[in-house]
Amino acid sequence: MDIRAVNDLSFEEFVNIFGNLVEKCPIVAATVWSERPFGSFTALEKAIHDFIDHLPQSGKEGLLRCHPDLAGRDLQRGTLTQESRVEQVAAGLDALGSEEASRMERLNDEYKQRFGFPFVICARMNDKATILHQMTERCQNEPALETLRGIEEVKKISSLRLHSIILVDTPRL
Ligand SMILES: NC(=O)N[C@H]1NC(=O)NC1=O
Repeated sequence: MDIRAVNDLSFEEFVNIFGNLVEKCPIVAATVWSERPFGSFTALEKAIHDFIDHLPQSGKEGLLRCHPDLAGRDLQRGTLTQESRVEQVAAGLDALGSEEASRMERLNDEYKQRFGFPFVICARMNDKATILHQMTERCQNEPALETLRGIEEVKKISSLRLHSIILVDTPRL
């Protein structure tokens, strides 16, 4: 797929293809579509990041709350989105030992209790050891800083998802 093909997409097609760049937040793609034509994929990526950065605090927290727990119930029940499942499996979160699993569950709960939104990290840029380490460290942060940390991770996740879509020769186009 090239950027010209992207610029030719209807609203429905665009949201269909890019609607989960930010987990369960198709509003991001729905908003960014209006900014066509994009000069490059970098410009599309920037439009997505700018939309996220300009959200008010409540919107940033809302985005974070749309993310599933890492190694949580959705992974166990098979109810993750396809994107999230691939990312969590890539980080080895489907193969935790029982001690690791209970540690992650405890840290997920502790984090949510402290900040009011789930711990978010770009799983494809980490593995289970670095995720557990980051969870422990970031639990110590101030809430305002932690919203920003989480949002930086959301942007990394969206960029990797965008690059995966670009690399795949989408048969719909
Ligand atoms: N909670 C959380 O970080 N979730 C995610 N991270 C990631 O890379 N994919 C996700 O669904």
